[in-house]
Amino acid sequence: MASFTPSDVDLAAKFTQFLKDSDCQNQYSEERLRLLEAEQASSWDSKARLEASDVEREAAAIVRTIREMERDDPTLFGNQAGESIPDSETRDMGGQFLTNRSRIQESKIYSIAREMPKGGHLHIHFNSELHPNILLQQAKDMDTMFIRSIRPLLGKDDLDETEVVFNVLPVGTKSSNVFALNYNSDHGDTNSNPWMKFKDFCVEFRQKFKSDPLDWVRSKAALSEDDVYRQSQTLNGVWARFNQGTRCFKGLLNYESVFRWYISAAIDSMIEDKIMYAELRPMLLDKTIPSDDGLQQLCHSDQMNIIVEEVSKKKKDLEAKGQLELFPFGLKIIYCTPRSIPKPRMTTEMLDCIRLKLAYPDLICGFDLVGAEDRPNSISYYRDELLAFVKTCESLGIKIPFLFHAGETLLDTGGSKDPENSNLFDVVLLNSKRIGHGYSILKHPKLVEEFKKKRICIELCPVSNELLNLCRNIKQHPYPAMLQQGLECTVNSDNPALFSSTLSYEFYQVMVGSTTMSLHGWRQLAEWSIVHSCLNEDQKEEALGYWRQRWDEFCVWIVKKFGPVAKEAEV
Ligand SMILES: O=c1[nH]cnc2c1ncn2[C@@H]1O[C@H](CO)[C@@H](O)[C@H]1O
Repeated sequence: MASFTPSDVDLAAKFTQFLKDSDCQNQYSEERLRLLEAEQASSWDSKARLEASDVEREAAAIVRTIREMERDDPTLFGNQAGESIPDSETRDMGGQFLTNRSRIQESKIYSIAREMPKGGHLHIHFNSELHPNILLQQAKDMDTMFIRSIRPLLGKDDLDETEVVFNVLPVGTKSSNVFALNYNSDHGDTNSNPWMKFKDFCVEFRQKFKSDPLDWVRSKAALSEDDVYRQSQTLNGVWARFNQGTRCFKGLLNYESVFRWYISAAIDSMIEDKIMYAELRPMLLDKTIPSDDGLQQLCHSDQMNIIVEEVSKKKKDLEAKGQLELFPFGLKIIYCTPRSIPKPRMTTEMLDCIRLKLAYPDLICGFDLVGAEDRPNSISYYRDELLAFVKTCESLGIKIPFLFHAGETLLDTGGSKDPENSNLFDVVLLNSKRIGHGYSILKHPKLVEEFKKKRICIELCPVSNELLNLCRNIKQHPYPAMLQQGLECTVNSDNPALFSSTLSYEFYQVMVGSTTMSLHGWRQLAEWSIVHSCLNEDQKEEALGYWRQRWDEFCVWIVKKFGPVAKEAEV
């Protein structure tokens, strides 16, 4: 209880007097400024901010102005705060990626993201760099390309429900009929032949369903808006759908001529996306790919030889055009195997990886376990094998760093019911050089400290995390907090063909997903993609040199091209 009750007039007068207390107000403002400055000084991008040239600062201001202009622009997104319910054309900037994708293509920030020199691409699954279009165009005319469905395709429902895979088989292989009532898809049944020649399939599909078979296969490969965001979707459901997509892709590209062509086309597509180097992750549990006639099988060494040959051809082409700086270091390969296999199989996988490293020391650069993390096994399940792998490598004088997928989960229990099985503990103990995703790392403040001490880099895959239902949109993704905690990160597209994404889209997403992201942040992320790569120290220096030159040109380009637009927006 107050000791006395002032009159209304006295109360108002007192309040008015304190409203003019400039000492108190100034002190508050100073303290606020101190807090702001303290946060900015310790900010993850402060180095890039401090080192920024004048033109870089100007470019950063322009990018910020344009981003905020596009947030409100009714022709792009236009979601303004207010009581009236927006019309059906209104979108949120930084809302659902697949829903916004066509708007993003119209955006200036996206056109800037496309021009951005991105450094290295450190997390991309081998089969999903390129869109299925070209793969299907090639497959449809082959006499040796076969398709298998997990059920007969009798009606529309079957088209929706089935899964299809592809394989290259010798010309004489008997072709089955996927559209027949008695079609038996059972691979294991010796009386059944589940494969139908894809050429025949296309003809019959067109007749029966009066639509384009290639469009239908495309829809089976890439994830759709409905697959990702529909109300009844579940985490396991979207993963199962995603795994169907990866299996569908596999046979379309894993045969000799396309595998060879793919390396060169993948590099072209990376150069187009302003990427100067990449570490690709093939699934090497599969030991062979067929030759085009389906009569021979190419082993890992044959496949690695193709990669080495195609990379060196590409380098020669670039050199002849005086453009070697666009992709000077070629590719490296991260050996991937699933986390679902039994221990003896894991031992075989590790021995295969070591043998490949010994044969291709400059090509093989790491070892990774892949597959949904909410399913067995956790990394610690393979403790003995992983420790033996480290010791064996040491004894041979070779280095195969771990580049594990980890923390790509909301449950964070390593596929069990027990949080103590989180893979994030093991990646620290096993000295993982980088980890893929790391989405759940902020649940472990002690591990964050360890990551910082050991400089374990996190390969962010923002679109992947949204499409595999860890978050609903980029604004919900924890990357701004991860960066602000001092975790060093890179930006990656994981499975661009399945996610209808590219690295440019990913950089667009991180720019619009947080108001604290800026051109300076982009710069830091790109630099880390070189610093944390598996290139050697000399190559890193060289790469940073090329990259800085291109970055400076990029900043000048932004100012020249978008400066006038940003000025207009300000008045
Ligand atoms: O984001 C991911 N997390 C874990 N595993 C993945 C991810 N993306 C792809 N794969 C796995 O890598 C193999 C080759 O593409 C596939 O088995 C796929 O499931």
